[in-house]
Amino acid sequence: AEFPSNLDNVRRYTESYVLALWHNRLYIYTAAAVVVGIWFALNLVLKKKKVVTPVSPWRYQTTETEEKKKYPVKEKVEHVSGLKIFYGSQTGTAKGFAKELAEDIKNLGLISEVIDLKDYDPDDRLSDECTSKAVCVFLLATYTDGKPTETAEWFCKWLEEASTDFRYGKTYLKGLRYTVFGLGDSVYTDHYNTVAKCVDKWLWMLSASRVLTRGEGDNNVAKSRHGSVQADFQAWKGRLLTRLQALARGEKKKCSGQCKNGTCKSKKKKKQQQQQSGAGDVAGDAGKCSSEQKQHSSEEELVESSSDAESSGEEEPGHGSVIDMEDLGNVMNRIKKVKKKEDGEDGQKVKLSKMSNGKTPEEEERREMITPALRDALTKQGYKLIGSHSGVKLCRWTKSMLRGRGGCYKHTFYGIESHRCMEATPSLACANKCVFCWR
Ligand SMILES: Cc1cc2nc3c(=O)[nH]c(=O)nc-3n(C[C@H](O)[C@H](O)[C@H](O)COP(=O)(O)O)c2cc1C
Repeated sequence: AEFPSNLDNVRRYTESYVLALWHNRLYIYTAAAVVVGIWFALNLVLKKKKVVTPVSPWRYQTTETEEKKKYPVKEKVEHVSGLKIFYGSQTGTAKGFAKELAEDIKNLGLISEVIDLKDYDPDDRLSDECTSKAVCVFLLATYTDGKPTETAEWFCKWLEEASTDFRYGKTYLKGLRYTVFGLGDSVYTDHYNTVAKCVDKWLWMLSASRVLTRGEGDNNVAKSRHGSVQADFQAWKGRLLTRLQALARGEKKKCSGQCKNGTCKSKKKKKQQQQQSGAGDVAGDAGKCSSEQKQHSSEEELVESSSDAESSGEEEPGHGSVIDMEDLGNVMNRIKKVKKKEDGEDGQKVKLSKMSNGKTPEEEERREMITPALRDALTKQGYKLIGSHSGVKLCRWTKSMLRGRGGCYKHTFYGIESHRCMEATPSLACANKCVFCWR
């Protein structure tokens, strides 16, 4: 008999092993199912107990976010990051106040920046303050004839222009939070603290939000509310610091509910604010800034809130004597229709005078395109009126370029030089109300 070879032995063992596995397959399946079941069960238990098992980076992250969802931790929202203290000073008082305020702000744990207005270009930077969490404080002295200090001259000029220039829009500074303190002397009765009042007004006109009513320091010891300009500043500063702390906590001013859009105008509040500001007759003086400001009532002046409600409102149609240029066509069509109708009915030409305050048709033909109100508004904005149909004005970019402050995008992108571009109202009847006129 032949002995089985080694190879046969191996084959035989393997076959019996596989056969054994096959016969016991049921047990193997059951064991596998039990292992998987235990693994799932363990996983479930661990999840329930919120045990974070960093099996993989992904798994770890998921568990963490789930935790956050279940137990939300309030994220700290920053309401006020600090203060930007702008000053316009000649003999140093406002500058001293600015430094003092910065020191107090530091003690509150907030940061501050003291900025001399001569080093600040509002054209480039002021709109950035709308999105920053900083509150802007303006400490401004008034000088002869209600003029600003030399250092604040450009800032004031720019702000005044911007507040009346339609190209900036009424909401140009929406989001900017500010307050103003004026340094003046009530001996100068006609121009007492004019600069502070004007800056306050111009900022307000551009939709910036007052966080605190304007303070006014009076060098006239006999009349000063607190005895001196320093004491006036101290009192106002105290209110500012309290207000800032409230703002930093995210507190908003309570609304009496007697207003639209949360802009309180209740008489009681107004009185309170008037006392707070120590401003005296603020509204009356504000009229000295520009003629347009005379249109604003004292109510607006004293409101310690955003001017959104007032500024966002479009002028009501039919308000005053101004006809919107876009509607001019409709008006003419209506006149023509009436004319036709009356011609047909009576068989004779009916004078248009019925519709045009007793003017003859010839006079009506020559009717001026610019109403007196529009003429006033355009002149105030610096337009030179040509005849009764057009207005021209030197572009502010041209001025900016001459001052070496950079030119406009038409030059940058298209190479159009300022002398070739006359931003104008070629025809005041133009129906296209482009912000930038290309014609
Ligand atoms: C020549 C001169 C003219 C002034 N004219 C006015 C004025 O028209 N209206 C006003 O309210 N204060 C006027 N003042 C007062 C200053 O505004 C006040 O002294 C202020 O505190 C100066 O601030 P400053 O030291 O930061 O420059 C005038 C002061 C001087 C010296």
